Amino acid sequence: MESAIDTHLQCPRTLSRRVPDEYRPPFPIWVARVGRDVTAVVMGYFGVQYRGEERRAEAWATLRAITDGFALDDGPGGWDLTHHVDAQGYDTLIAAAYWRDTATYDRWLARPEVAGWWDAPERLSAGVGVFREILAPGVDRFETLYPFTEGLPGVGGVLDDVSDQVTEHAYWGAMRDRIPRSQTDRMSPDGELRAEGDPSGRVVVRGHENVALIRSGQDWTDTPPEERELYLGAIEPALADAMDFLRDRGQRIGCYSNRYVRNVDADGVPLDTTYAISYWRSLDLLERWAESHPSHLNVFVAFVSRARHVPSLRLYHEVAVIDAGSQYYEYVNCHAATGLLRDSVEQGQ
Ligand code: HEM
Repeated sequence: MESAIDTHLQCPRTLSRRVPDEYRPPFPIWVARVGRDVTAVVMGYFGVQYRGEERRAEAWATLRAITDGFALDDGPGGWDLTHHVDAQGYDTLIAAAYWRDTATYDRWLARPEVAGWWDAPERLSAGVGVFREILAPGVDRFETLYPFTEGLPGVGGVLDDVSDQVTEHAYWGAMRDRIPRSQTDRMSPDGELRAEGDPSGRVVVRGHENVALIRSGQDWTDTPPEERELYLGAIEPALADAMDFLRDRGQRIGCYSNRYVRNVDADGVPLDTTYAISYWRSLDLLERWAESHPSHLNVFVAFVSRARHVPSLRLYHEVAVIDAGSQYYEYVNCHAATGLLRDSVEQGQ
């Protein structure tokens, strides 16, 4: 057993953990490990937004143009495709892509094929919207959690190794305790989301200090029929309610955007994996929701009371708290409530 905080990221604490040093968790959890040469990773959500079946082919062609770009030199180390319908009824396709380090991402982004595609005037005249939400948390600013050690999804898929079993889990506050920076910093928010540009065309949103992002995933691919029935019949409905709550009423508790997405294959066929992509004003507000709001507690209880009966269900998450300068959000031709646009104020206001 070891700390979720890798040895090279440990430092003298000015803030204490929520549990005593002797604490031992009741079941095993692992975290992803990143090489000592890495200072920051990149998480990129590349989206296509469309309304109506008649736009579906154009939307998929647009998504393919984005993923073709991933195949260029310095492209992401891993990516997955998702679909969901947003609160305004727009279909959204997202390619979630991960780079192990920022230098590789920067080289990729600077390629004329990539930069030129995003900047092209055709993006503005298209029948679909596109967006990119790019976060580059330092290695001291994110954590992961997996009850398994093989085939890590999300950011874990591009990192270097898996830990031994870790101590910081199975208590409220454990997620914060796994983030190296929590040793010395509460990571409080400062500032506002600021939008610049033409609201009916291309808008860039600048993040504020310490925006929090969680990707929380569910994978029932390898569940036998009785486990699948239990997950889809008794646990997933509670999750869907929690996701609707955050999407539709999360704003007043600090949730900027919540998408409950389902993975699809390259032909758009749904896979048996889903995840939440959820942005928050702060880590505190995310923690408060997880720890005390009935919508998450219902999911939590629905799962914990049946955990023994769903051993093949794979749940995981990754949480990042990002400084203002390491976030970039751009929306082209998208509706005004897309992603972080909804809660941003116009520059100059
Ligand atoms: C089927 C879906 C879900 C289940 C069964 C579930 C269950 C759990 C469980 C058992 C924990 C404690 C893990 C540990 O420390 O060992 C946890 C923590 C947490 N969950 Fe969920 N959860 C689900 C979905 C979500 C979603 C979609 C979000 C956010 C959008 C979320 C946010 C959190 C957060 C932030 C924590 C960490 C709390 C802390 O350590 O302080 N969960 N959840």
